[in-house]
Amino acid sequence: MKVRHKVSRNEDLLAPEKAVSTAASQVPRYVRVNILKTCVDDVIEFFKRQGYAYLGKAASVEELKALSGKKFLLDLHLPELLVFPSQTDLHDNLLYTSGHIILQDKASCLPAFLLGPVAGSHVIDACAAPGNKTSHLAAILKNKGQIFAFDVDPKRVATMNTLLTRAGVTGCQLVQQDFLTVDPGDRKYSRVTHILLDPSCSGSGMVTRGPGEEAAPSAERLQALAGFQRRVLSHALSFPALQRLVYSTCSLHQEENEDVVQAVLQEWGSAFRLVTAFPSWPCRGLAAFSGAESCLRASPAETLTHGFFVAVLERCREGAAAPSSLPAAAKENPQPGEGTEPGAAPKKRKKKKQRVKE
Ligand SMILES: C[S@@+](CC[C@H](N)C(=O)[O-])C[C@H]1O[C@@H](n2cnc3c(N)ncnc32)[C@H](O)[C@@H]1O
Repeated sequence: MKVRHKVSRNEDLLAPEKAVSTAASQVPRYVRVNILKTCVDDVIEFFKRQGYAYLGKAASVEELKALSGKKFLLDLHLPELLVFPSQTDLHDNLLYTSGHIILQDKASCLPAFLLGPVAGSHVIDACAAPGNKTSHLAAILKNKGQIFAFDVDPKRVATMNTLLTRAGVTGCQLVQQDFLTVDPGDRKYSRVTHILLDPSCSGSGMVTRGPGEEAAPSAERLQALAGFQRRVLSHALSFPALQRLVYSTCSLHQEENEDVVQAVLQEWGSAFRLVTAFPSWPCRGLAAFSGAESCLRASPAETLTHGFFVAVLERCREGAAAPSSLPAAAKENPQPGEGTEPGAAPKKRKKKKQRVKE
């Protein structure tokens, strides 16, 4: 139950489930191809052999919305994401049970994609279980480098172990520990340049496919969550070699999102700054403070995903040029047909186009 509801404590289960809204029923089934085990082309061929019709790369969110029957598309924003109609159930599919594909909402794929560490990097996933984002990070790192993954909940850590093994993840040290007690001064973490922080939240952005009652979390609960989120974000920023951090929640509440980011940035003065996450993404942070539009939001109605929030922070360097919104991995390994930024229009090249193989 706790894994399904993304909470670590029994009392968090008291939060009511969300109702099935019209928008929710339109959220497609997203399938992330696990490039540690296979490649996009092979997965497409597999589904074609299973009787699905492949319609190519989507050009708009409208195309995703119009999907029906046994048809599927390549997502327009994320390179290794396939999109099936909402009702498609792939839990018994061989590719899923063997870890070749991961059933992961599109919005939930954004944090690792936007963190984008290059292969060989040392990365922390601070609140990691059940591990979908960790396995995505491992795929981006091509299993080269080191991931330190923490979660405080023993049962969720056990589930995560199974998931990571099934996904073929190596080079990941999974530790059951409160991240707030992890010592940033420990030499073990002296090369950690990237941190993914996806802490416990109200989960108010999650859309369920079953019936339920929609109700807002109480003001006290929101305050408690926001307090924890501020503490854990500030702790993450204290790792000495940190260059880039992605903070994400599946909450719709400003208190857990823009307000947390604003408070912690203020606390850290000029040491860190927000960079524009995925400039071509249509849905931006709420105008809670100047620059909040650098953050991104996702929602069933606007982006056909669960409700989500992502902020990308980078360490400021004196005299450095303006920060890049492009994750380092995407710079090194641009996807075929992609421009210089995720989701941006491809650049025109004078010379022969060079395809970069993943
Ligand atoms: C939103 S879930 C993470 C989902 C995960 N990133 C994924 O994509 O599969 C939040 C996680 O934070 C964990 N957590 C809560 N407090 C924590 C703490 N102080 N230290 C480490 N993990 C914590 C919870 O047990 C829960 O598994």
